[in-house]
Amino acid sequence: MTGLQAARLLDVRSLGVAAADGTPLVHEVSLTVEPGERVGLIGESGSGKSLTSFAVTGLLPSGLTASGSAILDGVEVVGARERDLVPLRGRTASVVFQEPLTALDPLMRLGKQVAAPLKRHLGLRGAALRSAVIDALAEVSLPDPERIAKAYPHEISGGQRQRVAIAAALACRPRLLIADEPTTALDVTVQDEILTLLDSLVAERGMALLFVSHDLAVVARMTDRALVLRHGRVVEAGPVETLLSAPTDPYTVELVRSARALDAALEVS
Ligand SMILES: Nc1ncnc2c1ncn2[C@@H]1O[C@H](COP(=O)(O)OP(=O)(O)OP(=O)(O)O)[C@@H](O)[C@H]1O
Repeated sequence: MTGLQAARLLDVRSLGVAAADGTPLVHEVSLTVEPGERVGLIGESGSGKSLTSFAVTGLLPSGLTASGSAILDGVEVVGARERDLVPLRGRTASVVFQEPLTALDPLMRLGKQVAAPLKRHLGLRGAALRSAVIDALAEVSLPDPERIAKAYPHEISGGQRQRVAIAAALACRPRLLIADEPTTALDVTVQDEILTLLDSLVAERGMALLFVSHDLAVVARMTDRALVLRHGRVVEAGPVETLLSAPTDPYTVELVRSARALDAALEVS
């Protein structure tokens, strides 16, 4: 392995994902994320964004198979045994999903859910665990963390639930955050607050970010470099500024055109 590869937090080469019947869903995706770097994955619904982000953390739904290579902090994820991936999740890389209820157990108090990774990875117990949970909830700017810790998911708002899911994902200070459409299920004002929160947490902690979204404006706000996926393939990649100012692939051209049209419509209204 060269020095450059060793320094990479995530190094994905020719990643493929196939359905149970062999139908290819993701083809030949290659991407890298360096420590502290922010990379976007953009594409329309069904383009393979989620499957790519699941495959690089070994979280593909059962029945789907990955091929190629995805090296996360030096560990080959494709073909890895589950027990070799458990220590990486939450510590090296954490995922925040579109719908916080996917990540949260509806029947468990929120404090317990934030506590789980702190117990598992950092071995915290008792008073140290309780104060780490409250700190984790306070860091995502939740009002009254003591109350939230005792509440169940249905007792707080959707935006607050996403903050708790972010708190749980970041509790063990992972080096890479994978955010898969983290604000798509939220209304626009809450969406903006969550993006601001993610932006500042990523900056403060010097975390790397792989940000997955169908929304070009959001990807442009959150990342410096992006890959455009279509039908499971990368059709274009580069600095976000270049994608916006001089897109070359017809699909990217269309994405930029519709994002600008929306912008213009908003300015008029
Ligand atoms: N478990 C599965 N079995 C078979 N096909 C699947 C499975 N999960 C996803 N797919 C298919 O794989 C393709 C890529 O799906 P993926 O969820 O990665 O898209 P996406 O870009 O994340 O879309 P969205 O933004 O709607 O989540 C789609 O055509 C989808 O129908």
